[in-house]
Amino acid sequence: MSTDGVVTIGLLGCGTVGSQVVRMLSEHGDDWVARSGARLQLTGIAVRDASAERAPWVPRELLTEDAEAVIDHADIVVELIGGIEPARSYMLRALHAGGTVVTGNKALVAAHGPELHDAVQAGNGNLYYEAAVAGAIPVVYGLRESLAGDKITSVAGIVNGTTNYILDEMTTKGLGFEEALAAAQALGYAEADPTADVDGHDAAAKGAILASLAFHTRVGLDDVPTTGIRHITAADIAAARADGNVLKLLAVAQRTADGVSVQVRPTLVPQAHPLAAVRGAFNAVVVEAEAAGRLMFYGQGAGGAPTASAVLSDIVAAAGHVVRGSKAPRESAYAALPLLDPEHVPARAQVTVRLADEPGTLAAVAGIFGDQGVSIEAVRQPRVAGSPGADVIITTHTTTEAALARTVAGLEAEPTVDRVVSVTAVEGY
Ligand SMILES: NC(=O)C1=CN([C@@H]2O[C@H](COP(=O)(O)OP(=O)(O)OC[C@H]3O[C@@H](n4cnc5c(N)ncnc54)[C@H](O)[C@@H]3O)[C@@H](O)[C@H]2O)C=CC1
Ligand SMILES: N[C@@H](CC=O)C(=O)O
Ligand code: NA
Repeated sequence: MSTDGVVTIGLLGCGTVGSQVVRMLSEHGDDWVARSGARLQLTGIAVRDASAERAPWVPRELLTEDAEAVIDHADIVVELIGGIEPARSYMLRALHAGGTVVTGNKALVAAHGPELHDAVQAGNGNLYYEAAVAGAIPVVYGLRESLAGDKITSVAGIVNGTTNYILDEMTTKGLGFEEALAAAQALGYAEADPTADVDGHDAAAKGAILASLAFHTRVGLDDVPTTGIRHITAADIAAARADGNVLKLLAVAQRTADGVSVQVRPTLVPQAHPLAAVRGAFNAVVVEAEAAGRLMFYGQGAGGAPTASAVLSDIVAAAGHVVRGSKAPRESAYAALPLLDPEHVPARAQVTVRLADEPGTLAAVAGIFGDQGVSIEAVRQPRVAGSPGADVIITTHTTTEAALARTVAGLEAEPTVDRVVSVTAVEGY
């Protein structure tokens, strides 16, 4: 910080979120002074192409293609490029020099968290990433600080706006997958490469970050079994509705006596559950803590302005630390809990099997569940007009991932089972 109370800010990337950060920084300047104790001055904006057209409020004289110069002249580096490289090298450069980094880059934090946190330690710098999880929703702060005095047992959420928007458009308007994805991209929700959204990797990165914060344990991207929504059809959506459910892409992190687990997958949520009411690109995260009980965080998880709100909250906090010479909270990974193996990961599912419509077939199927110790909660056999066989929908009680996998293998090997049509997770295990 300079002697005249100015904290300098260098921005890397000026796209959907970065341009909104520039706008917000240029407005409400007196509020930022009052809240952080410093005048926040944007001193450089590193972009890939300085001659490209920009929003009218972006000061052209600050644009440069020299990111390292921006990093080396800023008290606070705001990384909004996305992806792994060069964002990783830029952040490490700032952190090793003892600087402060604010980022919205969940892919990088989830895949290289230990390296970044170690660089914070080594350089005695600061790292903030509120925008990396659930956009505007203050869930990083909530877990890291507000709930630091409690023991969190689970975190379950809709943490990807694009996929929630797509599933919602498919559910309420009957749109096809591609049509709904194009609309999500036009609204600025999707990542530059929407594969990360629709295949669940974006939600997996956020799930890993949430689990790391909630359980004080390093959980990485590779620790999160992930299934996206690309394969979801109008028929799946209709079947969920017929059963009184809504299909949502959930990230679920759990802590049991044996360890922790995180998964991302399309999940059937009862229509009365609060997560079922999360529409459009909104996100919601439900946290269960021993003393606090159930908490729900809800809000806009994507889009330029909502995400810039989270970035500004980190910038104001970071500037306050620069002014006072204090530090951001450090990584808390002391618990180092083991990852659960599939024999211990709690699971509940709805399994649809196509059977020959003959006496005894259902009993054989029920026996396969029983052999694996999987208890059945409900069985339904909807009429399938014109089909020679019967679709039987079996909902289990809570079991384990491994027992469920063995049950499905048993069903596939059973001669009276034509095929296993689908296996879908059910909320509430
Ligand atoms: N868009 C959203 O709703 C949200 C985005 N985020 C995260 O925020 C970050 C930024 O996202 P968006 O603004 O949506 O992306 P974007 O693609 O709109 O903007 C990124 C910008 O960085 C620029 N860029 C790329 N390589 C660069 C380089 N080497 N040097 C300088 N600039 C470079 C690109 O030209 C582009 O203008 C990502 O990490 C994303 O995951 C987080 C939450 C929500
Ligand atoms: N692409 C993401 C945006 C922010 O993380 C999403 O759709 O949620
Ligand atoms: Na957030």
